Amino acid sequence: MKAIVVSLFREEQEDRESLEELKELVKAVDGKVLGYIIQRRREPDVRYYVGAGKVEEIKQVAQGIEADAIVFDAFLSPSQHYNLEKAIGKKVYDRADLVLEIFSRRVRSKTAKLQVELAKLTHELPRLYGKGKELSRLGGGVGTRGPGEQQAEIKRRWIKKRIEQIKKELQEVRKQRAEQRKRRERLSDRIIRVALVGYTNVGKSSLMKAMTGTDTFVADMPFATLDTKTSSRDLPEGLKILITDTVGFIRRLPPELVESFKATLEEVQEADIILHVIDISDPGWINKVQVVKNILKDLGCDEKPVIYVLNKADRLVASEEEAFNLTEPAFLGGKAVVVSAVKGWGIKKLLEVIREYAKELVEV
Ligand SMILES: Nc1nc2c(ncn2[C@@H]2O[C@H](COP(=O)(O)OP(=O)(O)OP(=O)(O)O)[C@@H](O)[C@H]2O)c(=O)[nH]1
Ligand SMILES: [Mg+2]
Repeated sequence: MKAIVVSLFREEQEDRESLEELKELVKAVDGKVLGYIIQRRREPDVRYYVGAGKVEEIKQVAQGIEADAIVFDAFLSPSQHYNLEKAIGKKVYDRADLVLEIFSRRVRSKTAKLQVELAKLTHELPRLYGKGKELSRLGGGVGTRGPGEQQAEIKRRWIKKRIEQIKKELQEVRKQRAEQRKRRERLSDRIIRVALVGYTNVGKSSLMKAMTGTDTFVADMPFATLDTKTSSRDLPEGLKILITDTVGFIRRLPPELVESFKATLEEVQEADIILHVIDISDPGWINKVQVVKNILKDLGCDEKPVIYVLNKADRLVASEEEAFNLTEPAFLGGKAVVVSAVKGWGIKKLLEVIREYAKELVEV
């Protein structure tokens, strides 16, 4: 994919970060970003997302530099997607397409595969409506349903059926997981469930490794982890914590993906304590914290005890002592611990804080 990236700028900083991130997403599907086009505009255009004049400019530039794809930093409505492809004459993708493509390339477990397939189909279905009509106009007569529409109808029916089938299978998985969790609960009430959540690439899996010694896949790219993984760690006084590593969050996450990842996110919903991992070496970390907080709220998890884990301190200071001297941002509204998952700094302190929380939970 040789892509031009297109973005609407409203709140400058946030949009700029989002655009940079989109470039990473293009790279993650082995694409190349040839350039980007920005339009400053308050409200997206209903038909084309950007203004009609901008569409013409995109078309010219795409032809000039021989791009074969246009990637929009947005969720396009099915009709916007359709109108843009027609007007520009090149493949058009939105943020959801990219995220879904990355997910479908990387997932391994059967459940995650089903979840991604579901998200993809849900995303594709409404786009088929516009396409069917267009194909019919080319082939069919007035007032009749043309061959294009019939074809699209067959495909739509197939997709709907498949969606139902996957939903049933996932329902089954959720039931099984719920039973597993109940069994664990019965084992002992001194087991505390901790979920690692945070923006993608902040170091959740690295932290899991540092805390439990489990070998997990760590990589400097978005969405390295796509399957949840749980490991345990014993704490003093017979306390045991179960730590679950989860899929990273991202701003403007496709809604159908949140929906289809419910089974993994249930691990977060079932957690006693949430470790919200933050990359403090990232200048844009505050916005990312807000994104994660919003998703947690959507999941109904905003009332749970949260420990903020300020990771990658080794990128800011040279030693563990200095790391502890970093002021913890009070506005986060919870306990914060500065760590470096790679250097092992602050891990003891973090476990100590978890133990304090856990003791309170067990005693109640
Ligand atoms: N310098 C430094 N790098 C770190 C630290 N923790 C993680 N990293 C690096 O950050 C990158 C992402 O780490 P992961 O542990 O895969 O992050 P993640 O949050 O699990 O990412 P996803 O699963 O993709 O959402 C890797 O290149 C890690 O080596 C840290 O404490 N210091
Ligand atoms: Mg990970």
